[in-house]
Amino acid sequence: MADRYAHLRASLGDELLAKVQAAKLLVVGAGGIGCELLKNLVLTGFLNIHVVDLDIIDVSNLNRQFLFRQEHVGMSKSQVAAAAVKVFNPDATIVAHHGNVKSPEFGLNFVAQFDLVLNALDNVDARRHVNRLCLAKDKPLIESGTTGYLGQVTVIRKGETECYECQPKPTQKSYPICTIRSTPDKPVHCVVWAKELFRLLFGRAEDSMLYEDPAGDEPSAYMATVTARPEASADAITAYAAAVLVAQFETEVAKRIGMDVYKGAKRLPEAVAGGALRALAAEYAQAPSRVARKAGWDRDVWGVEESAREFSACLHDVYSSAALREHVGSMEFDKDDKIAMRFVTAACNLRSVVFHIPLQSYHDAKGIAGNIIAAIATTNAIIAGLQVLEALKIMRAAKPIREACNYVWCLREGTRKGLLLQPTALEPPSKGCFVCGTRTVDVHLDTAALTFGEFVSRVLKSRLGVNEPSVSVGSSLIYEEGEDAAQGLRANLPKRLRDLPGGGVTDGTSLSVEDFSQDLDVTVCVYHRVFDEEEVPDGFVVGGQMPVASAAKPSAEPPSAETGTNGAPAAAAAAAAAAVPAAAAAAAPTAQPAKRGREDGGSEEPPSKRAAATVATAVDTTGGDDDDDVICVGDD
Ligand SMILES: Nc1ncnc2c1ncn2[C@@H]1O[C@H](COP(=O)(O)OP(=O)(O)OP(=O)(O)O)[C@@H](O)[C@H]1O
Ligand SMILES: [Zn+2]
Repeated sequence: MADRYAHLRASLGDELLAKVQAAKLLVVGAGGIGCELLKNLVLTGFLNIHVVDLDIIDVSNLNRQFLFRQEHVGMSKSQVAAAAVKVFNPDATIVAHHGNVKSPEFGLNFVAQFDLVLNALDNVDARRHVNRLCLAKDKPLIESGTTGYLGQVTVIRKGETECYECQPKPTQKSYPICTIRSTPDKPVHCVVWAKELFRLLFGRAEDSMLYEDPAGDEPSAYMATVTARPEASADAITAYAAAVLVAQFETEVAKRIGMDVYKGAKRLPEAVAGGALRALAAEYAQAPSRVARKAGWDRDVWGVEESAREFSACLHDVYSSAALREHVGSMEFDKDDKIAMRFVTAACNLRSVVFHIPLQSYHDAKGIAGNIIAAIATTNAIIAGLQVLEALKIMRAAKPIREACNYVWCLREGTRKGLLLQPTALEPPSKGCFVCGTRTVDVHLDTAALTFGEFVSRVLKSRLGVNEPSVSVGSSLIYEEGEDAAQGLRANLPKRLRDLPGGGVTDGTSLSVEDFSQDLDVTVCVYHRVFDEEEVPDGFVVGGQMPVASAAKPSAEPPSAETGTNGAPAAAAAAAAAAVPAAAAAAAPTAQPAKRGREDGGSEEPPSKRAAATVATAVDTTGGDDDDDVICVGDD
């Protein structure tokens, strides 16, 4: 029988081929890059591969995720991809896992069995998590990403190279809450608002920026209406849809006009008449809705009438389906979920009508909501190819990884020398990195305003990427998540930071944050600061990312004597604030060449390592448009 591996033996040599065939690999993500990568790995002789992906195949994936066909729509990506590449080499064992790589079954013990991990992901959150797993288990990680024509591949190894988090990621563009809630003037503000309304109605309502404490000082005009869950009957759902529409687009608007919120505005918002909304709510048509019945429907722009009908139709779709109903209260917005996106388009356009802002088609609203830059199949293919080249260098193991491997850029139009691929040396770990270095991070925030729940979800989870935090102050455990977690500690979540047990978290308090699922152990030093909402819409600043000094108002609060301080906190915070302009100046030049590189397609010299780092961190297969990022406060 002919040697199936003759060509590989000829190109790799016996020794390397044997290592390749013996290696056990984990691929995370079976999307645009992942499909290319799995095909490349199998054709390069790798025989033992596990692949994890949480998603099912959507029709929109078919143009570039070439392992998938029309008949696979709705099926698990990892399972279909595994079966498809197995055909390329029947000797290969490809194990598919349909699930979120952040779930406990893919934790430290799972990762420990592999020789090498390759990421083919599309979001920072999952990348950070895999980075931490690989650091904890000392596994080499080949990280990748593309945005349109740009892409990069890098190799991460504990103690040898920078980890994924050594360079701070640029924070996504934020909008002040007051702009979103009261004074929108751009379509993006209305899309963000509509996503928050989606969260209020279908997700964790308390996490929505439209959530108003029902027990608060000012009784909310809409909370009781929107959080009432209708019965499954069509009439009950229509009545609910009508009530929500009227509450949001008539009553609430009129209330704010009455409160003089728009004094001085060039043009007052105009409430939509409640009678019309009620009538339109009854004219809904369930899925496939009337708008989705004709070709090109997603490019149509729905006015008030179509939007109100669609709004009602989405509520009917959710509440009349037993399967969807049970997820109300925990749904997450997903731009690829048609009901979610129809709802957001409809709500965005009704909001836009109220504020005289141009309306959006479903297609355009989806572009804004998902920060979409069209994925380019060729870039994915190039990047997946580069990942395999780095994998071979690691397999060869002739040199330490930092010397053997590269950080490789795929540029749009090449450098002055005409290079489209630009390798640069891997950097050593950053000493200041809170994940692989100091394990300490400073957070500046208003301890009197922020609740502990907001701190856990927005600071620890969203910003610092902690998966299952356990939080202690001094020797007292104040919160934990995960298996066997003490549920009683959840009572601390609604409390303001400074009202927490043990003297509260005040200026200079050190919190010990552990995450067993990531083997992470970090000291979070909290400094009390009151920020101007316009300048720091998130309401908090992490580490060296302090904004210009003017944003930080000196603390009115003395360091707490009761809670553990980590030495002269007020002085330290003042020093941090004073150091800000230098930090900001240092950061700025790195952003500029990177942006030019993206727009002008490499009319610059190849990016310097630091400039390049800025591109890298922004790169994401569903990455954001520089000028139109829509992520706002509290958005994941
Ligand atoms: N936490 C995660 N666990 C497992 N798989 C993940 C996780 N996060 C993202 N993925 C997968 O990573 C892949 C990334 O591929 P890609 O960027 O091509 O995404 P996509 O969703 O297929 O495309 P698009 O977003 O452009 O529609 C997706 O298949 C996605 O399901
Ligand atoms: Zn690091």
